Amino acid sequence: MAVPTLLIRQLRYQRGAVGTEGAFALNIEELALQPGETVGVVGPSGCGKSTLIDLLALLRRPTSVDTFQLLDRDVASLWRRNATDACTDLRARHIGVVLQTGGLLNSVTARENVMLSQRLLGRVDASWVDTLFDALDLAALGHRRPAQLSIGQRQRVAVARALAHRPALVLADEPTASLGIDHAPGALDLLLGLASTSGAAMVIVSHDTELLRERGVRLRHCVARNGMVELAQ
Ligand SMILES: Nc1ncnc2c1ncn2[C@@H]1O[C@H](COP(=O)(O)OP(=O)(O)OP(=O)(O)O)[C@@H](O)[C@H]1O
Repeated sequence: MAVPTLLIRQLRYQRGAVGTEGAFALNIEELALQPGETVGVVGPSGCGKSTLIDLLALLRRPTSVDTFQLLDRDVASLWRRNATDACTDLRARHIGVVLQTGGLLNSVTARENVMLSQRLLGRVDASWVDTLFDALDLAALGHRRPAQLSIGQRQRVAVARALAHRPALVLADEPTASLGIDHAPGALDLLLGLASTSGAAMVIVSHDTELLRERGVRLRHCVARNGMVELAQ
């Protein structure tokens, strides 16, 4: 069987002691993603969805974890050895993140924002950027800076940027939250289509269960249980 893009077993993340003010604990028994597969993570505000994205992006270290495999790399052992540089390198090569706020640099053009991750890896591929810009209806806007774009256009640039270095794993944190009900479905369809075209596995965090369900996305629910949050089926 093919190597999964992501395989996590028995992950626990804890902030503060359970039962005390401000404490938070997240438990993942298992999360597995094959290439090209998308999972939606849904749940109420504060349940830990952004924390989960940070854990998957290797930005946050689990408190404990049995298995954390990204492609053929043993991330659990990297964390155990405190190998944060290796985690940063894995993130740059194999992970693309679409942030709720876009997170674009305003000092450079939209196209430069998108090409940045390719340049950092020495993997410039202008024709893939053209493909992304065409698909996202951005072809005429590449020379503009983010501040000269609408919120929806900025969000589409953020999608292009996340996919520019052909990551194996795409993480999208409320990618349509700033778009409103008229534009959110179209933007989500573009993201799903592009991730599937490029063969990336994807985790989409959203509070909009229906939007994901209507598109046949497999859902995992953040559920509060015994003072902690479980990533249930
Ligand atoms: N830096 C922090 N320090 C302490 N607690 C935090 C911090 N960031 C988040 N939290 C708490 O951790 C829990 C999980 O937060 P998180 O942002 O992951 O939830 P979320 O599901 O993404 O919420 P939302 O849907 O509102 O964005 C919440 O109880 C939140 O109050």
